[in-house]
Amino acid sequence: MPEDESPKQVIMRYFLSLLSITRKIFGYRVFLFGIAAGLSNTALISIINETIKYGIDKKAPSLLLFFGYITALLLYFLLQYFYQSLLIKSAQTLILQSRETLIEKIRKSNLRSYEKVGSTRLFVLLAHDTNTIGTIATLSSSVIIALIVISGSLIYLLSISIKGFLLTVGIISVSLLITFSMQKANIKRIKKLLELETVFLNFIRNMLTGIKEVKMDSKISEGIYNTHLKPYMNDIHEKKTSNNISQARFALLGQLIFFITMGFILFVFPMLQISITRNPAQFVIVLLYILSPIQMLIPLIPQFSHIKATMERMASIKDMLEEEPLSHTTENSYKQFETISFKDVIYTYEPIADKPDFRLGPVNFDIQAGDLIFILGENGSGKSTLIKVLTGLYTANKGSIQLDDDPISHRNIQLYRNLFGVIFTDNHLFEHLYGVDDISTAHIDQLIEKTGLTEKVNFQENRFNTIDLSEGQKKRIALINVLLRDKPIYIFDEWAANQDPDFRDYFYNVLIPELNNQQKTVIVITHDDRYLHIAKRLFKMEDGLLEEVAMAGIDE
Ligand SMILES: Nc1ncnc2c1ncn2[C@@H]1O[C@H](COP(=O)(O)OP(=O)(O)OP(=O)(O)O)[C@@H](O)[C@H]1O
Repeated sequence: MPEDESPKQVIMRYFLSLLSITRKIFGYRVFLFGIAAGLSNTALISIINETIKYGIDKKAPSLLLFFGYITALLLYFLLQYFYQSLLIKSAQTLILQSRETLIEKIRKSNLRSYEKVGSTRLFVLLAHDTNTIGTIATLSSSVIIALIVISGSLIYLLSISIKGFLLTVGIISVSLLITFSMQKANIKRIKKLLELETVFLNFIRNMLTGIKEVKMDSKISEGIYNTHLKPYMNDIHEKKTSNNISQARFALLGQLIFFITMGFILFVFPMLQISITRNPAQFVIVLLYILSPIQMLIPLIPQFSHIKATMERMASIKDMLEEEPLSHTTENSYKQFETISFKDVIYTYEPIADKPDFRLGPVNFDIQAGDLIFILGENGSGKSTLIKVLTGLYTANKGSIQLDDDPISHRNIQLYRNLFGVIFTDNHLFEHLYGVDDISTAHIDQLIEKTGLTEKVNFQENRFNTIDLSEGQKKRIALINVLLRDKPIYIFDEWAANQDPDFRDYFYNVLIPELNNQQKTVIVITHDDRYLHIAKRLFKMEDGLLEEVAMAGIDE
């Protein structure tokens, strides 16, 4: 926002940006309807005012005025109805579109940029802020009608009294100037408030996710409440209260200026024998008529600031999400491969405070189709990071990954990803089996039996009847899910860690070799060195460096 703008320029900029947002969202039709509805409203006030003169002269009003009144009334309500319907439809479309583009952006964003933005912020944007943006419809509707009624009434006023007209324009300008001059600070305040609410919601989410720990230990419960929830709640409460009070002040200010003016017209000017108009009663009626759109307009300005702040915030969060092409189809995906090669691949996380940053690599290795690879390594040595880089979820900062002759870049990353069936350590289980066509019930039943879940689950209507299972059982459902997708490469990140000894044996001694015999490439990350003999190749991860270990000497 330019620092050296005059108040007039600020008003113009606000007005133009409101018009431009309204036009972009609703098209020109909305202005035509708005203008027509506003003009019929102005026609009403002129007719009422003309009719009052008849009342003063104790005469019956003319038939022309009566029919004019009926026509203007009908027109006003019909146009208002169409105008409101148009805006309601457009507002809902706007909410839908904002959600669609945001969801598309999230689906297209690379994982690291998503992690940096954080899921709470995106959740708030999708669930709450899109609705705030949708309120632009009611706002524009009211602003356009208010502006037209004010302009129409001013024109009418000009025909009654030039001095009165100038006085009223003066009052309106002063009210608007004061209101607009406060908006720059208001937008800043609203943005801070929105961010504060996101931090607060993050703490709420933390508390709800960790509800077992919170309930187990009253010190944790009190700690999270006293250190974070309560201070943030109080801070938001105070800031919101003062913000809303300042908005109420705007509304009162408009009224105050008007009533002061009326006081001058009704009392001060006559006492001082200053004449503004020959007919003060008519002037006061028009002034009262202008009062209601002004009362409506002034509090709308901070609301517009709220929408503007929300839109700017949404745009800046969207900018933080780095896009990569999203493939809606797996048709062009790589179906098979011979070699995946890592050449001097380095990946670093952004430094956290004063801690030395973790660096993966440089990693140089080749994966051949049909490999059965085990990767060992201490906690924090970089195994999961390697998997995220290998599967294209994280983009290497340096070096290259090549699939046969194709270097992997953002252009083909999604197609490359489709090669992998991965179960991460923090795997998420969806209730439905998304994206698996032509599911053979017999095949699923066979997998349910293989994973020892026959007594627990059955598969119907494209979903498992329940996922309320133990952690180990959930991992088995995840295994079924990933096997159904028939991928050329499978990665299991500490999959067997929470399996009972019998099933762990079965996983390593039967399932993994079976998969590998079907020409699948299998990569297993494990801390369990009892099954290393299953591997055809063994790697060790240490401080971000990957080293192949000779298989000789590894006994059953
Ligand atoms: N989101 C993150 N932001 C910053 N640094 C991270 C992040 N995730 C991991 N790291 C860093 O990367 C290092 C390697 O983590 P990674 O999860 O790859 O280890 P790991 O070998 O899979 O460990 P574990 O056996 O405990 O699962 C960690 O020591 C940590 O310093």
